[in-house]
Amino acid sequence: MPPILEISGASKGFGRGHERATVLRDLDLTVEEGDFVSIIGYSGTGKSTLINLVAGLLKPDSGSVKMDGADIRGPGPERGIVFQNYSLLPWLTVTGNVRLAIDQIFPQMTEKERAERAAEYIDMVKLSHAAGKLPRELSGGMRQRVSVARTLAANPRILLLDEPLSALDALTRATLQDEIADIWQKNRTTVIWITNDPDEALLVADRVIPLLPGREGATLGREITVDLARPRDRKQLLGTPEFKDLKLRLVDTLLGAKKDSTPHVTRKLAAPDILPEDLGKPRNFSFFNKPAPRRRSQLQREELQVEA
Ligand SMILES: Nc1ncnc2c1ncn2[C@@H]1O[C@H](COP(=O)(O)OP(=O)(O)OP(=O)(O)O)[C@@H](O)[C@H]1O
Repeated sequence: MPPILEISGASKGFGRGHERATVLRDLDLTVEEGDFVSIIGYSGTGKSTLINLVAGLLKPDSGSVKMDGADIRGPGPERGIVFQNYSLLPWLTVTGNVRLAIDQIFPQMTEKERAERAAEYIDMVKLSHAAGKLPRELSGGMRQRVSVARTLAANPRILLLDEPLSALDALTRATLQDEIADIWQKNRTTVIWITNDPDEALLVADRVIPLLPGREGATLGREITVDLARPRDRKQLLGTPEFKDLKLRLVDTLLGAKKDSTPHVTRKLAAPDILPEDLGKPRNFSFFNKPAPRRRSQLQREELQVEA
């Protein structure tokens, strides 16, 4: 049986003509059904571009992105995305937002079944007490819970999380990381979680794959297997040698790639060969008495090293 997701030699760039820049280069990734994968990278390396390729919102320039062995040709309900910015409809309540997805995906269900399904997923993200509230009445963490409930209620086979918690404060983020990991443990939907936070990646996922910047586009680096028992207790785990070792490996890989990708240009700057006028001194306005400009080369030589 083919893997649920297979990316082979995929590259993607943007722009036209000589302004075209490759953002992602030669990506290879295999995800099996039920995997919990986290992809971690610096801001701007192309993480959202990668998610958009899997979501079917973009097509690769070369290589392939396949689900169940067939090319992904566009968006589909079997791939649900949770974005960073909640993307809820502001005029609908929590139930209304979740129902919208259920009504679209399950038109054959009875009204009662749809209501029950909405209630079940709202309960899963611990929002039953706020089911009748509008998005503007919710905190950021609660809004993101609604997004997760709405996406899961549509029964996707792959859940794509594009930096879902990065707009939230650290404590809310930690709570939601644990909650989403718990939900995954119960329903085992395949998850691809994009993040730029090493702790987050290592606490939630079983496979952490760095997206490494490079001069000719970012590419996926060597995977780190996170063999830590679940449910994971962050308070207990963060101080353990196993966790520290995993984090060191991950951070080392990311920092190493950043250093390698930074173009290091050393060039000599030719400063104008005339010293600027000293504006602190009184000026001599007589044209004939005006001293010849002093030349920098008569006084000193200097070289500037510039890193760009
Ligand atoms: N549709 C587009 N047209 C042109 N350039 C784009 C497009 N989408 C992304 N890019 C460029 O591709 C690069 C990667 O963008 P992308 O949003 O994928 O990065 P990211 O890792 O998700 O960043 P962040 O973590 O800041 O969200 C950026 O330089 C961005 O400007």
